[in-house]
Amino acid sequence: MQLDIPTLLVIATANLFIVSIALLTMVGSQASAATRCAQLGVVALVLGGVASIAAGYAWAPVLAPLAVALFGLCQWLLHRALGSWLGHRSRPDKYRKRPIRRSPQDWLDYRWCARCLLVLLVAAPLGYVLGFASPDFQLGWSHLCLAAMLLLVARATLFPLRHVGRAWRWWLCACLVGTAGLMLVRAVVGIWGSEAAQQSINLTMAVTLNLGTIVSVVALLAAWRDEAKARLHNLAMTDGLTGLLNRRGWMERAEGMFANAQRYQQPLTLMMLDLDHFKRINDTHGHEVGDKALKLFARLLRESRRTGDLVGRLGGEEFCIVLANTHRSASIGFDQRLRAMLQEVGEKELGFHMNFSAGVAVLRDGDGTLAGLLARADTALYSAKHEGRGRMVQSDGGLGQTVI
Ligand SMILES: Nc1nc2c(ncn2[C@@H]2O[C@H](COP(=O)(O)OP(=O)(O)OP(=O)(O)O)[C@@H](O)[C@H]2O)c(=O)[nH]1
Repeated sequence: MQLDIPTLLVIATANLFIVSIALLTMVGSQASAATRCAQLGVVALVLGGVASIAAGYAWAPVLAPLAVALFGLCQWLLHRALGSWLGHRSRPDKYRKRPIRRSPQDWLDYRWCARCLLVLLVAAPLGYVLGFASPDFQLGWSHLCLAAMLLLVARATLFPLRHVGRAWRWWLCACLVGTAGLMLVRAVVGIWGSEAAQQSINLTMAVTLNLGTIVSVVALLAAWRDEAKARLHNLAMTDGLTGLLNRRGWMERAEGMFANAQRYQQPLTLMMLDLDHFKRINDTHGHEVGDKALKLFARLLRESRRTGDLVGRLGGEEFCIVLANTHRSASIGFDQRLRAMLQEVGEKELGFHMNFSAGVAVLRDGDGTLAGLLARADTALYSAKHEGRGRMVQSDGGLGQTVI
């Protein structure tokens, strides 16, 4: 069987076309921005392939640079998708007070790569058009630019800030680096090599494109699956009404904080909060206002906590917060701050006053489990309710209760 280069290119483009349709139907309309970027990248690649094949027959001065632009666009879109899937630094390094050590991430930061990609995206077709008199220059320039873009995209797969699958990143990276290497070789051979060498590198390139397409698309599908998994996990851990962690999510994270505080003998305070007479609010003002009140309380909790504190809605009108690295006295400050905010904002936004009771437990030497600490905070909360509501009670762990 003998396949010539144009046929292989047509097969690669047809493969990609089918893949782009399949991706569209498989992913559906609920896709994230990152998935859409990756899909558009595949579409740009298909259009680039079509333009590149058509340039061999007609309108080469227009279609050839258009193909280069579309191939570049594909890399730029893929880079954006990887940025969302894998995470990237939210701030440039200059804002870091003291860099711990210089690593490859610091030198080739995502934003820097994104800027380079934008420049190359414009420069590649522009150089191609300007250098039209010299096919050697065009070949060298376009291949050099596209190879550089492929390497910049490959870099984005290397240092994820989120926990995502490793296998698909490595496969994608290998495809990108391999194609970039082949492009550079093709540029050199295309300018200085013999006819036979050019023929064989073109053939290798066409075959590699076909194989690379399959591997890259599988990698993209795995990335999409990772994203869907993370979204499901997020949904399972989050309370739909308030956006806070739900009981399961809160317990999972609180267990980690509890274990750390025990290991490093750091103070830790747990506070359970329950809105007072919430049933009455629902009965008097309706469930919608009740929901609004819950959202408001969650917002105030979020606003009055420190970074590192863990807030969650355990269920109904019951909330919980772990005050990290905090002694007993700080919980009083937190409670007073929250009460003051609720008094001021509650009246303004709900039209009535809302109050809460709180139970506090501080980590002691003998505490074996988070559940034990929670039980003590719960008992203190029960006392707060029992003693008239609208107050905070501290559990002394068997030594009695302190009403604040
Ligand atoms: N609007 C709304 N109400 C909820 C939600 N979850 C639970 N509730 C209501 O919260 C109320 C809790 O009532 P209770 O457990 O008697 O507590 P309470 O009325 O706050 O009384 P105390 O806690 O003793 O002060 C119930 O009427 C629930 O229906 C929710 O997501 N939205």
